[in-house]
Amino acid sequence: MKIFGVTGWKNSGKTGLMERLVAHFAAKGLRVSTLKHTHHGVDLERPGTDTHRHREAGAQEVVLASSSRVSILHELRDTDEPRLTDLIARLTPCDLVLVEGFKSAPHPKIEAHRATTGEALLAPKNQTIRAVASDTPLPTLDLPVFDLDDTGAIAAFIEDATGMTSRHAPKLANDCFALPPGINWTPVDEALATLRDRLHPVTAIERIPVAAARKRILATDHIAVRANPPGANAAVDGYGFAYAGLPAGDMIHMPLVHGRAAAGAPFKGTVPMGHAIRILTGALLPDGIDTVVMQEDVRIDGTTLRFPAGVKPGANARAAGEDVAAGKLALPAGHKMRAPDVALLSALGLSDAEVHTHLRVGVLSTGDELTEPGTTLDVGRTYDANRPMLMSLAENWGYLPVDLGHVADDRDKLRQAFDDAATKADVILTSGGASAGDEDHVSALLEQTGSLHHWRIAIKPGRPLALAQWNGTPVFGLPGNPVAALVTTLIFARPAFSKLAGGPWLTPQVFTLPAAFSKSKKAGRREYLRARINDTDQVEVFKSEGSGRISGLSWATGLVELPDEALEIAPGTPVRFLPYTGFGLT
Ligand SMILES: Nc1nc2c(c(=O)[nH]1)N[C@H]1C(S)=C(S)[C@@H](COP(=O)(O)OP(=O)(O)OC[C@H]3O[C@@H](n4cnc5c(N)ncnc54)[C@H](O)[C@@H]3O)O[C@H]1N2
Ligand code: MOO
Repeated sequence: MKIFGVTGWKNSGKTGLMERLVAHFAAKGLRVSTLKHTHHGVDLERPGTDTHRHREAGAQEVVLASSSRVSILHELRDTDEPRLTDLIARLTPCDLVLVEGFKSAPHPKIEAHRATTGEALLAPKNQTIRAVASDTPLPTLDLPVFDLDDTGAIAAFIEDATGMTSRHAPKLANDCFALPPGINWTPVDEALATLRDRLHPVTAIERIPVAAARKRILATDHIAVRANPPGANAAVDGYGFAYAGLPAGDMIHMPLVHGRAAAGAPFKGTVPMGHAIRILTGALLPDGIDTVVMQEDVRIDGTTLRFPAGVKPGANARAAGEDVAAGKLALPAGHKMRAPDVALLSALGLSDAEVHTHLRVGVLSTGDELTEPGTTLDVGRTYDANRPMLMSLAENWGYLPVDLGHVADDRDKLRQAFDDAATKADVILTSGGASAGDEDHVSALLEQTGSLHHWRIAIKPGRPLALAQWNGTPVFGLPGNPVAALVTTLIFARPAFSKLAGGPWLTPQVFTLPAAFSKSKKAGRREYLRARINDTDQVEVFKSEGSGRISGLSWATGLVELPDEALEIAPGTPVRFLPYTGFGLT
């Protein structure tokens, strides 16, 4: 979801501009949502209405529902006002969220301005304001200025600033998963190589605050604006001096100059050769200082510093730029941001990051037997476990899960669901109906459209995995069995998603450990077993290989990967253990 704000003083034309922008984007077929900040006295509810009475009686949330509208009123009572990010998280996924107000939040904004308000512009003091829409020319401003009524130009600016239109990668070709004719039993490595070579990023690029960039993939190389550390400074609390001015002898005696250097409060003068100064961790080294002795190693007698000889030149001093020099590569394009990377870019003076927009992962379940968890006791119905699992996986990896719901085994309904999915998602995950039975409509329908490359993959579980495109959007038709659905998602979809989202191709992390089990494995397909490490650092496997035994997925902390070739495994045989954490599962 792209986020852009409209801010400004009262009567500056904010709401009119919001209204025109919503109408403009909605007319282009975009799904637009809005959020407005107001002061606490404003209330949608009138005393005496039924819902007002519910609320006054103490309800936490009151829902007013009709066939045309649902309103949810959430009473904060004594809890804090939610942050903008929390409010945005509550919205149904859409293309653009326009925010009115919330001046101090970090999202980019345009300031509405009318000369008649008589107020000074907010823009010069607010770095998040990227442009001004004014009814008067503003020649001195160092920002783009639009006519307040020129909605088309303002909308184009917003599209550009949020990456909605700019730098969109081309869609994938419809035959991008096609295998050479005659080949229909594909080794895992070959299937992976095909995905790796034929997929490319399908996301746009947007600028967001570094602080909000965790799990996002950098779209460009990020360069240090400033060095870390920016100036030479002390690594410890102690006393600084010039090494060259140290007197001879086993015990050093040095006069202390008056004053001190602290972080944020530098010592302005020069410390004469042969003198020392009190200095604290992080303080810039004053002129004349290159070495620091720790306070635990010294004695102070009046104004004389004493410590034993042997301190090394430059001890406990950090050179400017010793960590990262200004202008050097901080993090490369394609890197997925983690909390430590947020610290690095912040320390190097970057407040915004240029990232790929969220990959939208559509998740659709298929099958007449499926129903929502807990809705029936009928043993003929199966609770949908794959959709919540796959949605959480997408969210876990930093993508935007798009819930495409559940569709029955009905060719027309499935066709409609795919049409809908291709407009809402950048990649579609379906589960069920992937093999070749009478009710396996996913593979059949994809085959009819001509874009199915039905890979009978040499893998257990997961052989019926189907790969296709629907109107250019890649589709992973996962097998319905939940174990097979998870394994194929981890092995095939995870690296593919990373490439589609602008990141690198990913390979799982592998530890070779002794087996705690025996197995006689046939040649011809790769096998994945649910596994975990036992108390003696050996790998044990789940008691059953049944592809519907979901409990084994939770029992496990990873997978054992057995090679394509035949293998006799006895206790102690080295096996490849792929931890869930190496697949990024948390
Ligand atoms: N004659 C053949 N039969 C089967 C083959 C085959 O090659 N020839 N392959 C088997 C393998 S391997 C698998 S895996 C399954 C996969 O089949 P489908 O993708 O067509 O899946 P369904 O038949 O729709 O469902 C299989 C199983 O999984 C349950 N399921 C489906 N969706 C969900 C969900 N969202 N949550 C929980 N459980 C789900 C479904 O009820 C079935 O029990 O085919 C074998 N058969
Ligand atoms: O391989 Mo299926 O995927 O056994 O369950």
